[in-house]
Amino acid sequence: MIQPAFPKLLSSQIAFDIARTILEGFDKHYRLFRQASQDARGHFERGEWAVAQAAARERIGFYDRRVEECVHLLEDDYAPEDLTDEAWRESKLHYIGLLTRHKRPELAETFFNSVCCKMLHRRYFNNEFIFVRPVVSTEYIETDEMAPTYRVYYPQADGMRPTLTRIVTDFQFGAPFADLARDVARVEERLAPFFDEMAPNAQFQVLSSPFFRNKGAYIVGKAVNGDRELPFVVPVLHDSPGRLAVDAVLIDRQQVESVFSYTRAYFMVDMEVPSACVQFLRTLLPHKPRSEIYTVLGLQKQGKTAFYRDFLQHLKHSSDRFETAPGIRGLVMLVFTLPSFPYVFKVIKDFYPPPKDTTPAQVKEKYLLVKYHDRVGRMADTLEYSYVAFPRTRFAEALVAELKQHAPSQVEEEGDQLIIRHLYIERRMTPLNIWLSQAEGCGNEADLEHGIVEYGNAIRDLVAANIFPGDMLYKNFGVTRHRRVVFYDYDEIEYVTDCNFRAIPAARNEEDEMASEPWYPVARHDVFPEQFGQFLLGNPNIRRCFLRHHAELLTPGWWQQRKERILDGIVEDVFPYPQSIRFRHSPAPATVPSLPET
Ligand SMILES: Nc1ncnc2c1ncn2[C@@H]1O[C@H](COP(=O)(O)OP(=O)(O)OP(=O)(O)O)[C@@H](O)[C@H]1O
Repeated sequence: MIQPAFPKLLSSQIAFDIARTILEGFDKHYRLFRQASQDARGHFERGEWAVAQAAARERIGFYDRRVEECVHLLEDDYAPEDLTDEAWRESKLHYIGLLTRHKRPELAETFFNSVCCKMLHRRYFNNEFIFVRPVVSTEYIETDEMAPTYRVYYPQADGMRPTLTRIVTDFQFGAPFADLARDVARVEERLAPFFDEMAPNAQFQVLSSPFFRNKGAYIVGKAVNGDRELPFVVPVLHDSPGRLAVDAVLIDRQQVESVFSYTRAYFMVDMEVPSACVQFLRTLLPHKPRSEIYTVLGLQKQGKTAFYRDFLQHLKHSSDRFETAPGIRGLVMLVFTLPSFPYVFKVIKDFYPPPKDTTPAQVKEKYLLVKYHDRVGRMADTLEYSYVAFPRTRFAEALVAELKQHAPSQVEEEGDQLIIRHLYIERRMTPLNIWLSQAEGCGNEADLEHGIVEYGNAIRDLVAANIFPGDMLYKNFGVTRHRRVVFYDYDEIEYVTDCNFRAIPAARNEEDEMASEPWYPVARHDVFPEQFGQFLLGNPNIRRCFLRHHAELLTPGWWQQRKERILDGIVEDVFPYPQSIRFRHSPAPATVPSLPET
């Protein structure tokens, strides 16, 4: 059925020009985005870690800047009366026409939405103007360039070792391997059991671009043998300055998934056809929503769009109600969840009781800091939304009352909708305080110890990334489904390099010793690690565990030393996989016949 508003004739030159301007804006965006992703190769090859970090951070801001630019262009070129509903409707149809042979139509549609929503007040824009659902298909889009999205290799025809060697050498890294023959033999040893009997279709499928992040380049692909598939990730690192080495082979499903986690920085990947890359990755990560795959590739706006579409569909196909998230209520954030959906929704409250000394603008700044920072597997990524309309009937009354009491400026009711002006969405985890008390309640010492070991490791990783969590109470950390401990309360974080880690001065007399408040002056960024135990180690079981694994975190010397390393420009290693699987921790295979020069 043709909708009444559907224009029968496309007659407006303005509509066509708007569509073309928006598409040019998007194409410019993707050109710059891709250039930044391509530059990551050189940073990796030359070991320019600080430059690589800065470039990854800068790329995150590209999208918003291009949208702003495009909006200004349109506002400069057209009077508001030119931009009629009819013009927007026609623009969308012209845009669809312009996208028919485009390599990245889904991203371009999202860009159109961003520009359109920025130009029209939310009360006036209409779902007919934007791409509520994807319109142009991303199925079977092929690359035009030399490199296909993924390459295929046949070990049966070419031999296992030459095939594995070629997989690595095809990446043409501009730095030599310290000992490629040794590395290939190690990879072969890990993958050989999968090919115990080779089926006629035995093959490797490997994405053509390496995935760059921090100090690593990751080779991503899968082995296929008969009807079995084995996803793998092969990290390549600098073994010694200027020399590369394969560091491990990840084939365990959980380990592979963890590399693509929402708690890590986005990858830099050179993609001509991102949807083809996403499609491929989905076969490796069947439990990961498409939205998270787009996001981890640095296409976070597409991730946000895909997430919102999934969310709306989930709402349609569920009937449970939003309720306050389990755990200790936050002083700054009001957190709610939908039990059937694995995310939490966080709204900044309007007022905070002491000792909180912050403002909504400062809280937003801290969340933004985390978005742009390397999250090193220890901070959850958040999606930020404005004006989200929820069906009012799906809210528990107690939650509506709580929202109105603590965040009245954020809530609007419009007909049967409850609109929240600003919120963050992030993955739901089990708050660590709940995890620890459950473990203790059932006498599960292994879980208790796991929680505490992971907690200390999370703090160590955050500190290595120059993040001081501020409030280190267990309630501010969550346990993921892979049992990793992750930090999620950002309103008090500071850079480690801004903090002053101090020892508690010796008391001058008895009165000092008895004083309930510190008798010595404390400046804003002073931190006293010796005091952490008072807040964290009241429980004797936890105390025992903590002291066994992480006692040094209670000493100012440890913190000062970490801070000095950062100030010296040392970029610490971040491994998104266990140390135990690194090749350097396992002996080289017994015999390593030398390989022909490649
Ligand atoms: N990602 C999450 N998964 C599960 N529960 C969460 C998540 N984020 C927050 N919560 C729950 O909401 C509570 C408050 O969240 P959060 O710590 O972010 O708020 P806050 O106001 O910043 O806290 P504080 O008062 O410590 O500053 C947490 O203690 C936890 O119970």
